[in-house]
Amino acid sequence: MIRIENVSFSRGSKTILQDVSLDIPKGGITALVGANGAGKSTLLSLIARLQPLQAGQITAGGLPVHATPSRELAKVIAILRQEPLVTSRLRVRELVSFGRFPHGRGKLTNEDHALVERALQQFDLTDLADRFLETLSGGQRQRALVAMTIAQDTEYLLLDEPLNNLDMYFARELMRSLKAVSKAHGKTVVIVLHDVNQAASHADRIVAMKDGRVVANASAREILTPPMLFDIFGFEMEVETINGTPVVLHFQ
Ligand SMILES: Nc1ncnc2c1ncn2[C@@H]1O[C@H](COP(=O)(O)OP(=O)(O)OP(=O)(O)O)[C@@H](O)[C@H]1O
Repeated sequence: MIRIENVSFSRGSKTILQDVSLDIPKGGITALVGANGAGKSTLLSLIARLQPLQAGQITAGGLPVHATPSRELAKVIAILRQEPLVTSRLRVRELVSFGRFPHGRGKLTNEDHALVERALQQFDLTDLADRFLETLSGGQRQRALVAMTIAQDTEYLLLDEPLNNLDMYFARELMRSLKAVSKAHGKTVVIVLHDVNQAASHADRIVAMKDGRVVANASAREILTPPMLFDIFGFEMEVETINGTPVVLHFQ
């Protein structure tokens, strides 16, 4: 479980997170949703200790993340940021291998190589494995980054808008792969999604944020209702239910 207790965060005079307390249960997929600037990425980056905690406490599986050495933390939590800086003069297989570095200090074992190949296969990257990142399309590069994160084989997987740039097929495949990985290995996936319908179809629970606070934490059926959506996003949407799953209509 990830336990977030009374976390506040500000930059200068601007409050970005206000007294956030949230338990994310072990296993399954938790989707973080909310308008631009709601604080989703900031919360994710604090869980992965990419920035110092200013107030409150965060633990992952009982481990206090802000007091755990980076190398140890990297074996427990993997994060894919929204716009990671990676050099383009890197081949896909090299990038995915980076996911194994926290485990072997750069020296890859046979098991590491096998995990890299599995991640390449899982994201349909085998044919692209020897290509430089700069020669890939945006979606192919995004898949390589997700594969690197999965190859880290951590108990907690944090993904910030990983569906960016993915076409419908690969967006669905990624969500299905995350579900499969979570189910087969008991991994806990926390994923920032802008498409609430992806959240409804694939997430086990949804956490909605607004203005630096958590405003809802429940199942898709409870959160994806017109009044709740209005409260979270500030405009009216219709919701239909298809095969038991809410589908949000937000185009008109
Ligand atoms: N480095 C920074 N310097 C100043 N303000 C920042 C910085 N990073 C984030 N913020 C501000 O913090 C607030 C929350 O940003 P954050 O990226 O966490 O939101 P978000 O919910 O992930 O948004 P989005 O959906 O647009 O990615 C925003 O108002 C943003 O402008």
